[in-house]
Amino acid sequence: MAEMLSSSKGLLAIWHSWRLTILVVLALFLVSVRMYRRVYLSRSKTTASASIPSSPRNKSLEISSTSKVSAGTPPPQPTLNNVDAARTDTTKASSGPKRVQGKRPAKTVTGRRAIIQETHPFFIQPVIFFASLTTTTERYANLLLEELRVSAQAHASLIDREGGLLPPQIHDISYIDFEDYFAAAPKPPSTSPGTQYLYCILIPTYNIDTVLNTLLGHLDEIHNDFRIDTAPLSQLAGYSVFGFGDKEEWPTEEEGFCSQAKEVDRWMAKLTGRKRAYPLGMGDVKSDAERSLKEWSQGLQETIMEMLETGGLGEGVPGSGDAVESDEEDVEYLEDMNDESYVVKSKKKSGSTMVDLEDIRINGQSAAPIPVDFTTAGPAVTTEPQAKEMVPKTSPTYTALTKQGYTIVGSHSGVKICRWTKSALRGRGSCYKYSFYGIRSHLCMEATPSLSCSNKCIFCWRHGTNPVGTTWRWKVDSPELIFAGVKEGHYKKIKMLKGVPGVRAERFAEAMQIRHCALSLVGEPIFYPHINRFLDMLHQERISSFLVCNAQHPDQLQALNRVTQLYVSIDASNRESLRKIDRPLHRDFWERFQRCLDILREKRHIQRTVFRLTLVKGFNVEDEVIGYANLVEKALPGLIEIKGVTFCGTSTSAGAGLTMKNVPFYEEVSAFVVALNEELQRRGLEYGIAAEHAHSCCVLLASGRFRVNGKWHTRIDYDRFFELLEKEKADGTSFAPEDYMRETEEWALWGRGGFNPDDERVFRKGRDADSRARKAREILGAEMVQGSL
Ligand SMILES: Cc1cc2nc3c(=O)[nH]c(=O)nc-3n(C[C@H](O)[C@H](O)[C@H](O)COP(=O)(O)O)c2cc1C
Ligand code: SF4
Repeated sequence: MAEMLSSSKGLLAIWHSWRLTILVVLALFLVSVRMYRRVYLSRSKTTASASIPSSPRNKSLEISSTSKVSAGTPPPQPTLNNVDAARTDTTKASSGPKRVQGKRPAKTVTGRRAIIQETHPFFIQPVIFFASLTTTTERYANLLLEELRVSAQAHASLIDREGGLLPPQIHDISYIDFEDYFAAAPKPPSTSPGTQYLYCILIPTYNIDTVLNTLLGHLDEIHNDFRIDTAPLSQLAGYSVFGFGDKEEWPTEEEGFCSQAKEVDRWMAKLTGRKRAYPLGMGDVKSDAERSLKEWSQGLQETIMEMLETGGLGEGVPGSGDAVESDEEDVEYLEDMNDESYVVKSKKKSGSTMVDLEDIRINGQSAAPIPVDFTTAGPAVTTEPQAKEMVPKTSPTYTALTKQGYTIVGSHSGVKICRWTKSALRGRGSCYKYSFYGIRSHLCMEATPSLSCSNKCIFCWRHGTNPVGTTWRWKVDSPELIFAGVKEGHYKKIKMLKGVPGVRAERFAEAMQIRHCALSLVGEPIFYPHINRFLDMLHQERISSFLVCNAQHPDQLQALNRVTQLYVSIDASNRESLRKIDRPLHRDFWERFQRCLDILREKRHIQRTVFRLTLVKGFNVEDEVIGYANLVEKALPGLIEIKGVTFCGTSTSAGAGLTMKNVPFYEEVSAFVVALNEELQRRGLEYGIAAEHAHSCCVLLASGRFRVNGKWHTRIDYDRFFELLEKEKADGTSFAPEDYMRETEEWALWGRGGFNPDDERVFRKGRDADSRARKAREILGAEMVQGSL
């Protein structure tokens, strides 16, 4: 006890003699901790702003830091009765990223919310956020506020029953506490627990330090704060961003147009757990800002209505702001590629869902249609009484096809989004049909009214899942059912892409009106007994038709009505080669093939006829130039598309001995095209190399009929086509392919690479189409750039 007393006396004595020093050291320690935090935080802010490129024209406008905060007027008070008063009274200026005080939310919240939403009326509360230094964005934000207010009024009848759209709130980003809105989703009012918030974020871009940098820094910090959920805004109903920029100074996105809107969109995707309700919209303040905003706002309102109907954002390909993910998506889509190139899809290592119809056994019998010789059938195929469905919903084929992304319509038709449609939606380029014919891929639907085919081509990536047969022996669905079904399936798939990073609002809106239909997805479209009625329906809605057939059904080809462009696949130049490659089910396949060429020749003055060649090294390239020239001489097609096979590798292709070695390089395809062109010219046939799309290893030879005043005219005037078609229907005036051709774009001509300069180039490793085209030119020399007859 005495010992303790003396030691506490000792401590007291030390305190008395050293207390000043101790206090000074403690104060110094606290100051240095605070300074360290400041430096650390400002660094994280700089990271966010560092990505903003400066004006390419080097014209920097100085704006004083005081104007940054003074420009924004305090926001109008929210109109809604259920607004949390503490949140809307946001008159304090945000000075910088806030310290996050919250804890990682308990996982059970989502579940509890879900139950609340099921049991309470679902209200969507739009919240408009804007930042504005020179008031442009503020003005547009108020326009949006008014539009949403009117929309909420129009749907007021729903309120109090099943829920509905609430009048919007608006906040100036300069005057809110970020923590209130961007660290966690606002809590719904206790009187209306089913309310979910939809953030509509309108922001300009400034390449100088503004409140936007602070916002970006805050979003970054929230996302990376280990104490809180990486997606703390996942309780929002969704979000969408619209950016304002100046195209005169920042002409392209690479040069910084709307770069901060893009960044906010990316962060919001992460923070909300990919709840992009509508694609990022962008407007140029000097030209189209108002129109673009209107389009974006209309799209957003449609989404809101759908959300109210379905109770959420619905099925979708989730978007995320992660650039890495975007690239991964590309790879995934590449594997999933289903454009007309013949791709053999990788067989999954285990548990493959690829099912060959021939391998399916029902009651011990093969389910594959037995090949039947079919030589005389006319267009009106009669179905057997009580015929079976081609692809019943319960069949493994149905499962396999739907797993691959097909939407099966009725019992024998299908539709699928091709990877180019997605690429065009993201402004990353359309397929070669844009370069050659002016088809913008996001306006194109790829469909087939017959999933069945009469060939089993070794390089057809679809083989293994689609049924085969030589005659139509299945139940026939009406063209009305198929047309409505494929459109519905297509639009549904497009809508699922709205959350994908990089999808452009204006292209997304355009895509909701199909303009072209590629009847080339899988199977044989002219196999379908009512193909002509189906085509009529497309044309009535001014949807152009690109029909590809396999040259095995001459009677159906003969009976086929007018299409916008008629293709025949030419997979080999002689009987033996064709047998090996196409593995046709018809015994008289070569005779059928020849008859189809004769029919094509007859049709050439009425239709745009196309040969489609798919080159497979080691199979149908070497020593076949003369043979192909013979076929061209026989059918005199208007156009010849020559494309290298695309490799994916399946058991079917492997079984046929196909490997990567069989995929020709672009320069090899080009060399083949040059050789074929020379051979055609040697024979006095008027053909020339017109255009190329190096990106998809594809070159176009065209007949001199499509060359006017020394210029290629391989594009299509679609409006003119429909005018002529309507006139023909009305008074029988026939027309020719030359009547609806248009000049080929400069950048698509042979020797120019074929990539639309308005689109953004995204190069994957080793896939630089430009360098491939360059290399081809080096090897082939000057004749490639001539592009003449
Ligand atoms: C100093 C300054 C820097 C800008 N930087 C960019 C930019 O990097 N990218 C862009 O697209 N627009 C840029 N702009 C254009 C603005 O985003 C555009 O004028 C916008 O409408 C301004 O909106 P506000 O009036 O609401 O502030 C800049 C404008 C100024 C004055
Ligand atoms: S034509 Fe249409 S379906 Fe075919 S690849 Fe191009 S965009 Fe896709």
